[in-house]
Amino acid sequence: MIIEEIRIDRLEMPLKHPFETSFGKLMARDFLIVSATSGDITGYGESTAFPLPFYNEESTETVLYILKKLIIPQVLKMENLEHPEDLDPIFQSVKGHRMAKAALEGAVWDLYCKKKGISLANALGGTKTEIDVGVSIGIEPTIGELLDRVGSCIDQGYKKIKVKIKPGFDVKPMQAIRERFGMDVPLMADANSAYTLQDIDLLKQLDPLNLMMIEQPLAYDDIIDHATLQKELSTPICLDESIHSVDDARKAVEIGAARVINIKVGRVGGLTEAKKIHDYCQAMDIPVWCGGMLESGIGRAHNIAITSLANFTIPGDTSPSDRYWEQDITDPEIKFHKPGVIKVPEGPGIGYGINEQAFNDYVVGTETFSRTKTV
Ligand SMILES: O=C(O)CCC(=O)C1=CC=C[C@@H](O)[C@@H]1C(=O)O
Ligand SMILES: [Mg+2]
Repeated sequence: MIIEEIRIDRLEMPLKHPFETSFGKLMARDFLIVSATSGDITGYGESTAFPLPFYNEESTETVLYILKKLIIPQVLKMENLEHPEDLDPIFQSVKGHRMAKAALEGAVWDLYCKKKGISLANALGGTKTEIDVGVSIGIEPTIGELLDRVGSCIDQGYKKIKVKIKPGFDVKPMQAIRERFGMDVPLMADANSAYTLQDIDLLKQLDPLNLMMIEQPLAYDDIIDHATLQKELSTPICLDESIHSVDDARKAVEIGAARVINIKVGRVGGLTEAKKIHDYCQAMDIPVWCGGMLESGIGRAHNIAITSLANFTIPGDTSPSDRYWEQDITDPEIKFHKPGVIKVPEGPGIGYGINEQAFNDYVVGTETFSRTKTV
């Protein structure tokens, strides 16, 4: 196929409930949707970068820059694109900037699948027809408010409860959840890199709480210290920020830095690399799950598709639309089909249409690039 046009829309979607992590508080999502058109078919991808580089090095502006200056001009020169993997030489020509690559790659995967009339889940080798869903709860102002949210999420049927922690809001809130809801609730903590090896004694206090895992306790770019920490903890360590590729996953597993891996499609540069990490972990008996970046329905649909692969055995942060938005941009919105479970769509591509009206309401800027001209 030949891609004739690529469009970047910048959207601002207010979150229903502010989301606080150890690196800051988000009131709205400011992000990019990339669409790629060939003939009368359009595929959609989403950039998961945040407006500022607080989670990783990328930001909405760096994604825009890399797409506009380096990636889109090369893609629009391609004579033929048989498969999304054909983008690899272009991606190899740019170091890093994985969220930029993933946004474009996601649009091309969707377009490719729609042209073939197959679902994205199928194209990736997914075998599940439905996926179990977890929830990620931000840092709440008080332990009481946190307990209320955890209770409501348990009532809604979420299959995993993830709670953000930071220094000063860690052992006590996690203990309080166990005291209120018991030891059997599938519970984990995510630290978003807020600790160092100086905190080993504090982190050890989480061990008696029977957590499924602790996610990214140490630096966003570290693997080595996590291996040191894992030797001291009985709670499994899950890596998020530190894993950018299948090679990173291999190194982390080889040195014992992670017993679980959170795969985020954007962070690892797209669905192709996400699948490689899944396949490697499956061979090594390391369970994986799909992380979220507060995506709109479009990014969420990509996450659902990759989660249909067999080794995504732990529920992901793939909550339905109404957890985040008054109105999502997909039609239909993403919903539970029974509590804590989302059906993997069978329609072509991502399997969700676009709610044009909602989409346009959130758009704050659009740029279009075509093979012959740049508008
Ligand atoms: O519901 C979701 O999309 C998951 C939200 C979530 O946990 C995260 C979103 C964005 C950045 C991080 O704080 C984070 C994570 O680290 O997993
Ligand atoms: Mg995380």
